[in-house]
Amino acid sequence: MAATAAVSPRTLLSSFHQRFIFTVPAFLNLPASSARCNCRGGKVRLFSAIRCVQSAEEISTATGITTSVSEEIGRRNVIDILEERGLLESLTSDNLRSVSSNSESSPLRVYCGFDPTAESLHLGNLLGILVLSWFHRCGHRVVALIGGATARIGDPSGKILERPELDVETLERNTLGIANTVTRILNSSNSTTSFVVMNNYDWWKEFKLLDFLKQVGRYARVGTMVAKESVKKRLESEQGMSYTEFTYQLLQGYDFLYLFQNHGVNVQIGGSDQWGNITAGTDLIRRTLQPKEGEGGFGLTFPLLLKSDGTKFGKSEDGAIWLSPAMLSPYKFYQHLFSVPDSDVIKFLKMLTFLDMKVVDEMELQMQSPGYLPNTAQKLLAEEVTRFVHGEEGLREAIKATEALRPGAETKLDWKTIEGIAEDVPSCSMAYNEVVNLSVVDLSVSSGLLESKSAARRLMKQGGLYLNNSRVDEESKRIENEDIVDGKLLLLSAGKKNKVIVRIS
Ligand SMILES: Nc1ncnc2c1ncn2[C@@H]1O[C@H](COP(=O)(O)OP(=O)(O)OP(=O)(O)O)[C@@H](O)[C@H]1O
Ligand SMILES: N[C@@H](Cc1ccc(O)cc1)C(=O)O
Repeated sequence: MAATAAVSPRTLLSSFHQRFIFTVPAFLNLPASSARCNCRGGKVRLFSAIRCVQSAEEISTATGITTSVSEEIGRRNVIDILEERGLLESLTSDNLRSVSSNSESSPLRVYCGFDPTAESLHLGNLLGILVLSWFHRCGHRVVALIGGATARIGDPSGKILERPELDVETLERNTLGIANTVTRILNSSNSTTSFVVMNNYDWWKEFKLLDFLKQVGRYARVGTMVAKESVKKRLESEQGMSYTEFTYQLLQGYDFLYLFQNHGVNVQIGGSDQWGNITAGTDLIRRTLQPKEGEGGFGLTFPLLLKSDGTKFGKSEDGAIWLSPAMLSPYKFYQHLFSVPDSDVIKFLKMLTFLDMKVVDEMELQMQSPGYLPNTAQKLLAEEVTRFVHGEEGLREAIKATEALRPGAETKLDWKTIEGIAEDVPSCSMAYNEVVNLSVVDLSVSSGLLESKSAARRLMKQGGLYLNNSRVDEESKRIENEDIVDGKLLLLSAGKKNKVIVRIS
């Protein structure tokens, strides 16, 4: 991801094409063993059916709960699984249950679209990746579609105001960022994972207005378009709606038609706010191709992931929970999940992890029993989701930082770990000569950690003042050269939560 900063967006786009636009005929026709794509420089198998295997050892280490591995998942109906885990809101037709039951002989082809309106996806968007992954684990084939074209229009769904127009450079950078994120996550969930990432700009860039009006516009009913929730709400607002955003549903609708006709994609999934756009696609397929009953396109929506205050996880003012490690470190990502309230944690274990439901049910029981160690369920949630999003290495990094940054921890701090929390912790800069030989009491005040020397002395007596996570007991303690972590910084903590980083300039 860091590489994105150094190259121009033009280079990015061409590298995007090289890395992510796979040979799609392989998706359609070739057997899994011969269909290959080049991904992250390595050869990735396309569409081999995989089984959901969750290491029982991992689960029992984390929870103390002994579990059996969920071997039957590959044979189960994906719709039943999604329903049981709270990941099913609506289906365009109940026939999807029967057509999804035979993944071995007739796997479904399922897509979910993501508009590149930011450089990374966030925790709310993860639901789309998770649902795709469930289809995949049950033997179906999946496509992640990046909306390089649709992001130029702006999806009005759930938005009170018109979306700001994005410049081409930003769009291209975002497209690459999101493709990277989706690829990394779907790759890391299982080494044999195979999937396709496409960009709808590829078919929209050549589409002429007259052809669009003939092939799409002619089949769209204005009455139906105006009745969509995303349009109705906006027409009632003072600002109204531009013609551009009004046409968004037809673009997403045509994407489904295009993928259906050209790549056999027969299911589109999305959050519940996508219902209007998804049905625009199933309607268009029905009107233009008039398929037989059960052979058209299907739509499936999942509920929005909500915080305990009822607002959705998104790009909100108090900061999104980004999936890209360049925008949010695995440590902070882990901490967000660790902080989920007890009232939500079981729901999130069902929705955001692949843990066997028996494990989740057992955890729910344990939470109500007197011997339950607080936050055990949160720890399991944070570990599972961080592993899925950031891989084993990201999880290791997150656990290491969590442990190291706990006051009183034995783990030796290094500057990288401290830098990992730098964004969330106030910091100040001081010259080496100013710091060395200064008393910890004085430093607590000059760094802004505490208001007065008397407060620092009081806290020290109560055992709450820490230098680099080691408790400071002696009032006479002065900063020595050896206290400066890797010659770069110091971490001062007042209790568990208040910290300050002192950078040596
Ligand atoms: N909290 C959420 N839970 C489930 N799905 C979500 C959530 N937030 C977004 N999505 C889904 O992610 C896709 C992208 O949505 P959208 O572009 O509106 O992103 P967003 O980041 O939520 O926007 P914003 O935060 O600006 O409102 C849609 O399919 C939407 O349903
Ligand atoms: N409309 C979806 C993205 C999307 C774009 C194109 C599609 O074909 C499907 C979905 C969103 O808001 O994120």
